Amino acid sequence: MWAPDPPLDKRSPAAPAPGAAARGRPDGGSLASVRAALAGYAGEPALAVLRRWDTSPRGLDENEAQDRLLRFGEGADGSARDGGTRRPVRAAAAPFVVVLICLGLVSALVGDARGTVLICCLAVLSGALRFRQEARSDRAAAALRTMATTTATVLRRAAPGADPVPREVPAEQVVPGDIVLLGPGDVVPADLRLLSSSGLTVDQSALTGESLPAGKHATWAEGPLPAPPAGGPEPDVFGHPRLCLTGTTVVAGTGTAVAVATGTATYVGATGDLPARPPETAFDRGVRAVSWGLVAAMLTALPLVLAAGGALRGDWSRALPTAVAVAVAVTPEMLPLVATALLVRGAAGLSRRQVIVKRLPAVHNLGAMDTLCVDKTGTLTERHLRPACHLDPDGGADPGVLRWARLNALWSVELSGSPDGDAVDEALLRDAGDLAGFEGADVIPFDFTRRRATVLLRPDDPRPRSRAAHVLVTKGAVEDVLDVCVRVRTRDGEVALDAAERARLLAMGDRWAADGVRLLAVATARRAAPARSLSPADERDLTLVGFVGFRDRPDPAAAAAVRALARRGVDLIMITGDHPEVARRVCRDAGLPVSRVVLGRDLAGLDDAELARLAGPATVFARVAPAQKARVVRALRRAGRTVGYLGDGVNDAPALRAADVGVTVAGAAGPARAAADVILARGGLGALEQAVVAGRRTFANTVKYIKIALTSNVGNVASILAAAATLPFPAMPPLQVLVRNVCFDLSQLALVHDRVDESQILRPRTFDHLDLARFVACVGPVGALFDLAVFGLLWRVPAAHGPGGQQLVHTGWFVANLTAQGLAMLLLRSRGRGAPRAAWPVLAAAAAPALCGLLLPFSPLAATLDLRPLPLAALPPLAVVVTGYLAATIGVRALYQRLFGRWL
Ligand SMILES: Nc1ncnc2c1ncn2[C@@H]1O[C@H](COP(=O)(O)OP(=O)(O)OP(=O)(O)O)[C@@H](O)[C@H]1O
Repeated sequence: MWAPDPPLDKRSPAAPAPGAAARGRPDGGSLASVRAALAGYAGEPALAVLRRWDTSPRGLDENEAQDRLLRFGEGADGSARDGGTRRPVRAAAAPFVVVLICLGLVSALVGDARGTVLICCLAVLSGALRFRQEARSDRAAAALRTMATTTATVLRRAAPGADPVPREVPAEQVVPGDIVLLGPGDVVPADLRLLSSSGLTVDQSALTGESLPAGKHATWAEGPLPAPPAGGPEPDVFGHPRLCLTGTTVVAGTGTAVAVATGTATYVGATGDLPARPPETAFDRGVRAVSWGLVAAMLTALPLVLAAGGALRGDWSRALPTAVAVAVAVTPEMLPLVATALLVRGAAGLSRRQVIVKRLPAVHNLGAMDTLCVDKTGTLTERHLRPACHLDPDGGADPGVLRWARLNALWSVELSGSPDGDAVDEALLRDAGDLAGFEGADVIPFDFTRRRATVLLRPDDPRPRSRAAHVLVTKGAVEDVLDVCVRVRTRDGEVALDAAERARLLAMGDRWAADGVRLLAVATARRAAPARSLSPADERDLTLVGFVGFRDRPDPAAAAAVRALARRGVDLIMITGDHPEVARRVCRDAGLPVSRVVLGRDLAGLDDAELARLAGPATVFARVAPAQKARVVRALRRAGRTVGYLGDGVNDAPALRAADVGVTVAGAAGPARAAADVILARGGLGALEQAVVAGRRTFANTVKYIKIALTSNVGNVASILAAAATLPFPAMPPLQVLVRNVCFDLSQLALVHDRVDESQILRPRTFDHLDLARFVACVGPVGALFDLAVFGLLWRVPAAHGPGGQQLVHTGWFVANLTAQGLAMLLLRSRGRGAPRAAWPVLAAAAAPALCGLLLPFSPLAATLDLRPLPLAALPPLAVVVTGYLAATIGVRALYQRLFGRWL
């Protein structure tokens, strides 16, 4: 059917494509030109497209593929590009680096040269630390990703003259001109022009938001093709049946296609929206909102303080440093750094427990997850199907049916070339014995929408006459096989499949299902030797010959894990493609309550709101297609839930991608591993419960840090303002405020090691702005009062009125503030009695700021920071104030808990 290979001209670059943008150039092209190029490929005959790319249906040879990889660069995964060029820009554009740069400018304007230099150093340090931290976490994530890379199957030849073989390669190594083989669950690795297909359906929702999957086909014989665009409206590249675009997912069917664009030259590459970029989590949004909120506060405070001090009191020389000090005080410079460090530690802790986190923010999402959708096999059951029965249509044992089913399994696996073993076929082929007598001629592979697999068998018989008598064998879900049958082979001979017979057979399937046995129907038909390849339309006029049944043992650990997750406030919902009664039975065995079973066919009439209302904790979705699984997940997310999805099959890939956090297991099918954010290398639901706890612990420590840092900063702002209004000299030099912040924040990094109160990990939590504002508003003023007490006390020290008196007051505040805030961290970090003790790094970190405060006035930096050693007489009153502050903090903590019923 194909023309012979066109000669491969190694000297010429890739032949001209219909539009420059689609040539796979690493620098990509404009969206309009990419669209036009794709429309051009769709409109051209297949052979012309192949010629353009100097390729053939037999694929590229390995050398040529390597050349093209060098020429066009890696595709699919945008992370490498992002890391190389955008990371430094991102690090420099972080809100707090911007703030520091602004502060440096203001300091320079005030004429504070030392301050300007230090602030600039800090800006560089903060940016560099963030850059390093991001580089480290990106490397860690990349290392984890390699354990679960997205792969694609391409046809490649070892040498130009060799036979093509299907080869699995990392998706980013697909090059223009590669012949890509598509199967259920595959993520499309490049922009593809289809050459042939069989029942191919693609989920494009990740790019278009369209929840219904789109049918794709290459030729008129398979379905109507749109007329070529006539220069009018922009071509609809998603809607075109011949195009499969990068980042979409194959839901059903198979296809062969040629890659016409990779990487930034693809459609999503041109939109700058490569699907590798994960969506922002609720936590990211929270931290970003806080960061920019503080930047806004700083930018507001600066002119206000200036106006108040300068215009009202006419003292501009004091107003400026005060304004700068306020701006510095309000800024938690290390927030992004500590937040990332906490995530990295969370992910590292999980990897020690054999939980691999591919995307750092998934750690928080694990903790925030309040709804977990699970499939059935391999999650609540062991994923080890055992044959339970083989029956004729009357219900009697029949080994002949088992043999047909095994022949179907054998040739489905052999001919479809799918790398992911199917549990049903695996079970059938275990101890299958001799299956001689037939040879596979063609296949329509199993897909989760038809729920059938069909093979065409050729008798392994040398006599020429019998060569014509092929047998079509179909196996699949009972109702879906009955849909294509017209007769039933009973003990009394063949009878027509009428409504009564169909009801009897379905009832038989239900009875076995209620007992936990998944029944598959087997049907056959005699066919003449085919003149063309099989298509789903050939699945008709079959005769039902019986059933094969399988049992899947419940996972013994599942029931305990279900209970543990329920205790932790996670609602479980089962979404399966299996029979409703089998699903109900498995739920019962796992202790999962079932109040209603919703069938896939009933979902079509529901809008998202109705669907989300229906998807309560005791709901089971059965007989759902892969795209419907993803739809349920999306509807739940739209209803405000944080949704996890745990599944291991190729059909779970769209739902894994749609969830806030997609979780799979080590033995899962490749596409599921590629789509998931988290891989449980050992254990199933039980390991997930542990991961949820770890996620919540990380979240709790991050929130703890944010609360403590903001409380301390807001307290300092209040005290600077109050002191400015009452003291006859500037309250605190901006430089000292900055150094104080950095010392304190660095010590807070120890919180990554802190123990967490059980009450904080009992329920799912998300970022709560109101709670944060309330906490800061109630606890911050305690610090401000303490600072004022320090100023008052030091003002009474006679030395303060002599030369260097201001320096003494400033040093006293600096030392006392660092000591008090360091120790107060031990009080703020827990709700008090009954809470777990601080881990030793936290204890050490609590003492560190005090030590810094005491030692810096004796260090060579003292002059730069305007600090001087305190007289001994100043220490006892400071100790009294610090003790008083700690006592006040304990009091406020108790009162706060009584009033609001919570602490952190
Ligand atoms: N290899 C196969 N050949 C034919 N039919 C199959 C095959 N595998 C599964 N089926 C049919 O398709 C139906 C749906 O498949 P399956 O139960 O695996 O869906 P699922 O959503 O992956 O289920 P689970 O929730 O258990 O993971 C099955 O009930 C069975 O009837």
